[in-house]
Amino acid sequence: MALHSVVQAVTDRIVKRSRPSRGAYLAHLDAARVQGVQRSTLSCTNLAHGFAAFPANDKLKLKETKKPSIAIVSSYNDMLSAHQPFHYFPEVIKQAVRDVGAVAQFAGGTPAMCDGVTQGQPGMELSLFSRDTIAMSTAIALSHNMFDAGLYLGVCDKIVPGLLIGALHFGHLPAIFVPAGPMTSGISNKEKARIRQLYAQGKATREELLECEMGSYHGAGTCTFYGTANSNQVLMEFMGLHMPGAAFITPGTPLRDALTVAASQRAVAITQQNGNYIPVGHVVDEKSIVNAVVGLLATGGSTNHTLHLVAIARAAGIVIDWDDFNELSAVVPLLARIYPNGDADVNHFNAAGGPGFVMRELLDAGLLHEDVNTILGNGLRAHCAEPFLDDDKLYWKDSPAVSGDLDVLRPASAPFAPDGGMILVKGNLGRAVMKVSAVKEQHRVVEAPALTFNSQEDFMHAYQAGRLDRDFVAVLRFQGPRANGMPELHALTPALANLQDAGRHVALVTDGRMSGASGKVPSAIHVSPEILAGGPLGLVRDGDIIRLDAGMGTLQALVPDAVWHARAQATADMSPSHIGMGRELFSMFRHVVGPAEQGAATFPLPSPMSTTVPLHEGVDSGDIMPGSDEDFLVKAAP
Ligand SMILES: O=C(O)[C@H](O)[C@@H](O)[C@H](O)[C@H](O)COP(=O)(O)O
Ligand code: SF4
Repeated sequence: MALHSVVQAVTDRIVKRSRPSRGAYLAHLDAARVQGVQRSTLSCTNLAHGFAAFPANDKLKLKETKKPSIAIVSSYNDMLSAHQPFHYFPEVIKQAVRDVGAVAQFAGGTPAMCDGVTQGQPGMELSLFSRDTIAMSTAIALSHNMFDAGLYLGVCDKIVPGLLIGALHFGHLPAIFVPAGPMTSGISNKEKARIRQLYAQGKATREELLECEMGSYHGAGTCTFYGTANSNQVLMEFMGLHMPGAAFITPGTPLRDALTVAASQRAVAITQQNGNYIPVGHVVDEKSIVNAVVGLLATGGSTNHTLHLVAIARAAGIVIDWDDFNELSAVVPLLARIYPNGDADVNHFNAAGGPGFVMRELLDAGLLHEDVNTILGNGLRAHCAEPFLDDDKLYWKDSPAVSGDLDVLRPASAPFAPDGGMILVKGNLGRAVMKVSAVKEQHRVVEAPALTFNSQEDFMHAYQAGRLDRDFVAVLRFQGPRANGMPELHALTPALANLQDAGRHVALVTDGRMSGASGKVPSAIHVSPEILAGGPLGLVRDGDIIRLDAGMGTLQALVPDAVWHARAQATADMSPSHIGMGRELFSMFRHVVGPAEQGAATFPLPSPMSTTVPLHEGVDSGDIMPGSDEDFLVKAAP
């Protein structure tokens, strides 16, 4: 099937828009490459330090500067159930790499934040910035320049994006992502949400709630809803950065370990020393980024990727924006219903056919680029496969021809919906993202009076005081990256869902974020420009009529222009969000962070050494900080 014209047109537009920065990126990539092993550029002293503590046989290989050295960058900790299994992976990897004549070195660890532990807590105001902190930690690990490829151990929300942003700044090195897999299914996500809503209504005790939560989050592995972590896994499959079908294999199983061994030995095989050199900077290109967006849309993935995918693309010199997502969403069908877009979890999704099934359906429908570089070579179709273990022999079979459960996974010929359900909404309040795949049809247009809040605590106090039993649009502002680190506001979901279930017409409009696990309440999020960048959310007053219309793609305050433009910006004291829980340490992030639509990135687009590069066509970057709102406002003007 020929490539869909919209997929082609969006790709062409991205290639054109990215040409200067992508050209600069590839030039930097080539400049970083050396003939032979990277460590050959180090002095004897550097080298001796680099393998002083290694066992003799490894040390000998490293001293000879012939065999490749593979970096292990791991985000292991005990706080994330999804990352806890990584504790034993480095030893498995080192032995697997030794078995094929090379050496693996634990190059460095990165932080990893669990958004479930910090949801609704002050720590959540560090979460988004932890992504670029992870990228910086990855760079610190790789900056030893001892390595010829990298294995990246991570799963969750900010961690895979951070690892990939870091890896792309060493784009001359091949990269393979090594997941740990989902926990086995416990109490369903739907039942968990029901008990939470009862608790919010005072109809369930704290003990009952805790028992339910522990029944849902009960063991090692990734939480089983389709949030940002599991969206990351699908994107790694669609970008060809996983061994095929590695995403959703249960931790601690023989098949899991076999896939880790296979990834480790594949990393050795694709180093330039072994003649099949596949640097990650050539795997992540405009086509693979478009494929990732298509995979996200077709599976109803997390809205957080309208930030993280933009930042990942930026790291590779590729500029994408929410118009790209919006236009692709209009033609990409929804093929999976995984909570919060349905009742199933990722284990059920994988059993029904998983990412490989979706990928094959979309390729056959002409909605994905087949001709892309992946860790297996060239061509995405090789990743439409599922792994199996026969005794200790790992092999792959093509993904199933038909879905194992049509309530969870559909063919492109009979989708759940003709579009991917993540849209751009815009108007006199700015540009925002809205995920509609989890919002019922009757809730996709809300027109109601605004109620403004400057914190999620203010909102919850109003809810608990019974002041919200009415139709309203909650305008929750001062939640942008410059304000307080753009926290997820997912903790408001039970209250908003209760009001919606009680028949109230409610919606949320915010310059903050929601969780990938958020869903049923219509929300226009990531509103850009944020209020602290002069965004129009600051002009909203209680009682203004706000209309959020998913069908028309509009987000509008129905206020006469003369009144609207005569208003002063609202102000708020942000200092409580800048003190405590380590937030003081992230002051520099709040000052340099770019706008949401440019990925809320704290790093510049690649640019040629000598000149600055327009961040958007027709906008002279001049002395503007990369990603600053001034240039963005030119883009955002309705
Ligand atoms: O973007 C995401 O997917 C969320 O950040 C997710 O990682 C987070 O853990 C949620 O808070 C989980 O949902 P609950 O908070 O409902 O358990
Ligand atoms: S999915 Fe979210 S809650 Fe679960 S381990 Fe990852 S970050 Fe924590």
